[in-house]
Amino acid sequence: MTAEPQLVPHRDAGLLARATAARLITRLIDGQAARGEASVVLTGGGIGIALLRAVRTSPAVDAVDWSRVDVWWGDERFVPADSPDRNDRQAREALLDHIPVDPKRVFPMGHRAAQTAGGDVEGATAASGYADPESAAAEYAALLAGRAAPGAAVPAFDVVLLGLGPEGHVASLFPNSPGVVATEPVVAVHDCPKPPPERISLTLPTIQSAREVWVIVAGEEKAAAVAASFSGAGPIDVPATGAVGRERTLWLVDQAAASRLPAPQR
Ligand SMILES: O=C(O)[C@H](O)[C@@H](O)[C@H](O)[C@H](O)COP(=O)(O)O
Repeated sequence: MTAEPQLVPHRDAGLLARATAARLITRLIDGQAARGEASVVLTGGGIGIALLRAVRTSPAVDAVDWSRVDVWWGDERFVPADSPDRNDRQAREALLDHIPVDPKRVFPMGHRAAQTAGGDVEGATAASGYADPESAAAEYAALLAGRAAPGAAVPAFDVVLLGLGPEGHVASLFPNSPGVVATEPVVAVHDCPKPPPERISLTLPTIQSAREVWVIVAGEEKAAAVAASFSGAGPIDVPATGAVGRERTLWLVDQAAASRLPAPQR
């Protein structure tokens, strides 16, 4: 069972970030009340990082027991561990360095040094700890399996957060690329049209194992991709259409991003 995407418009990007921060805090509190712990998959990108900053400054930030939250990433750029381009580094600066998360429950992608200090790998890309994106993807799949329920390949995340590319990509799953049809839990991405060319990404089946998926979109430059996503396109052409949760799928958008939808939809 998957949930039909539901559009939730917001006046502007600032309000979208603040309202989504409030929603995320509530979601994590509810997950902890129901199951004793919660899990979230983070995204990079402009609005994804603005959302994390808004969580940090929210008056309700301390209502979450951050030591009982598993933190994952939807995708990562295969760049050195200290690169400012890494999604996990941006997320740490925006939020994770400022809240009492348990480092053992924070799972950066493609950054072995962050999991186990030291341990040089022969031929590894400078300081990432991995020889290639394939080995990073395989190790992330093993991490996910280790936190999954018996018999499942990946955890049932409380919420997967995703940004949207102007051509409809989510995580690092790009239109008409091998990653978008991959069935393993995590893929290595090569020749990515958005730099850098090498990345690691959760696949659509992994995203679809989440209880809730939230696609968060701000800006006029995303309006065509939002409209395409609600026009009956499929995931090969518009990967975002494959990003659906088991219980709920929300498209949290600002007015500019919704501007090319037919009037009744926005
Ligand atoms: O590594 C990345 O590039 C991101 O994970 C990517 O999937 C991003 O979320 C979208 O491209 C939206 O990014 P912007 O909000 O910056 O346009």
